[in-house]
Amino acid sequence: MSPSSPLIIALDYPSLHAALCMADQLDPNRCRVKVGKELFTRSGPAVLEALHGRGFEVFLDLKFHDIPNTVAGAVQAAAEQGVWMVNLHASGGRRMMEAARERLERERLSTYLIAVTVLTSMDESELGAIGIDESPAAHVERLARLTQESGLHGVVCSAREASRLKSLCGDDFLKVTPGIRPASVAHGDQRRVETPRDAMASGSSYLVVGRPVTQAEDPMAALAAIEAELETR
Ligand SMILES: O=c1ccn([C@@H]2O[C@H](COP(=O)(O)O)[C@@H](O)[C@H]2O)c(=O)[nH]1
Repeated sequence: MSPSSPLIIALDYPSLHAALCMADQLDPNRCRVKVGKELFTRSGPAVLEALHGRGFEVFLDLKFHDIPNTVAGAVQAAAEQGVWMVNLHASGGRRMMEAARERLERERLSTYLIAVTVLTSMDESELGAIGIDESPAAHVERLARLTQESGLHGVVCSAREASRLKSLCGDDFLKVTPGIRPASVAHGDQRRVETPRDAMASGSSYLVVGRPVTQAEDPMAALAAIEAELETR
């Protein structure tokens, strides 16, 4: 059964062993997990098998960005391994997104396919430095529209943009939001952050939480505090 919780815990660990030690403390009925570039590059598909075997729904966060044919093949490979969600970069463009979506349809694969808009670690000045002369909010909006027109299920954005995207793209269009920081937790490299409560109030569909739990002195206590914050919404 799918968990009703919006929490997705980012298993950003340098080994399969470390990731599974964390996963073994989590309850697959109470959260989903995310496998990113570091863990997948080290452990490969074995980590997906191990997490699926433990009953978790897995978001494979590899943020594909390549020519349409290559991305379509990568998305198919991910979906055939049974992941719940997979993503690519919206900046790869409409043809790339459509090719990936069409491949999943052709193969009758029901994995959620979403697109990263503007990384939550980026602010306006960093966008400007790569030649994008609009605010993160405006650029997220532009890429979310393109993603929706390409037929994907939703986007990765910051919770700061979720409310606007909710009115622009509707409730069913997924807003998956990393950059979640409880009030007392360091922001680190993240720039566009929100607290768990504010992120949900803004219309996020799912909250991606990594270091506030995984790097906490007591990860299970940190997770319980986030769950409690969400319950008192
Ligand atoms: O825009 C994005 C896209 C993906 N991420 C990923 O989410 C987690 C966040 O981890 P924290 O430790 O809670 O900062 C991490 O795996 C990123 O690769 C993101 O942060 N922003």
